[in-house]
Amino acid sequence: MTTAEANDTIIRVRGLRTQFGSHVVHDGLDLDVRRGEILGVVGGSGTGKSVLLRAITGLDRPAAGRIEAFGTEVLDASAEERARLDDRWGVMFQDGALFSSLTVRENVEVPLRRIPDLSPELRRALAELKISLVGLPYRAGDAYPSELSGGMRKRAGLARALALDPEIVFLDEPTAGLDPIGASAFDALINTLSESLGLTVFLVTHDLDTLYATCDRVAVLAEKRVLVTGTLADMLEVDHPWVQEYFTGPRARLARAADRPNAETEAD
Ligand SMILES: Nc1ncnc2c1ncn2[C@@H]1O[C@H](COP(=O)(O)OP(=O)(O)OP(=O)(O)O)[C@@H](O)[C@H]1O
Repeated sequence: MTTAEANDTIIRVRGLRTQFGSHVVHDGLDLDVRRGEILGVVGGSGTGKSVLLRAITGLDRPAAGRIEAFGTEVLDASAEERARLDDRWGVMFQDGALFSSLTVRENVEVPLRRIPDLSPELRRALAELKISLVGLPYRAGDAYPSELSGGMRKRAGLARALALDPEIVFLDEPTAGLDPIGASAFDALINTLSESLGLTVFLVTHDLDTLYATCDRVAVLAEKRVLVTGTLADMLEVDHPWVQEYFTGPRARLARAADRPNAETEAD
């Protein structure tokens, strides 16, 4: 990534406040997402990672703050601007959030229906292309979500998120519930899509292996805001109890060693 690209902020969140009744989840939260990066969003349970994803994509309305995406103020966007934004991002929820009464191909066709004058044949062909892009077998298009494994459902959710060739995808816990082999295959898929399509990825995860395998930067949510952003190496220097425990604990050491097999011996 060149410096110019690295500075190309496509999403800018400032002073975000979200709350449910008297429960304040975010207060004064700032975050930048840069074009082409894979940004890992981490934080303890309940720190508001999913709520942040939903606020940025306009699914939840925050109490205060500004969210700018591709130069558009998300919170003030007209219906037309919102529709244009929806074409530029895709969202994959934890369980894939597929329509259970539709086949995988029909699920992927749902966002494609927004394209005017697209013939049913072309819509079907485009959906099949996305299904193969995420590494699902051709026949998976005819299957209903309940007939698929958890990993396949996640891939189907990703295919639907990619239907309109978005510039950014928001992934909520994409490897949660997958076995280690399925999870690392999903990590590889994220990397491939990022490299081959230049896709920006906003990745909510608890999975340290995924962070080390995929992320350019991480943003840590704590104390109702983004406490710190930086590379994984930067996180080792952060003097905060949760960050220290998370990034230097035994699981993090294993994930780091798996990502750079010689790192532990180099350090010795
Ligand atoms: N619709 C809602 N109504 C009321 N409270 C909510 C709602 N959605 C989220 N919350 C609360 O907001 C807080 C943040 O939730 P969120 O799901 O974003 O956390 P998270 O960081 O993604 O957690 P986890 O890592 O466990 O998935 C939690 O305390 C949750 O109970």
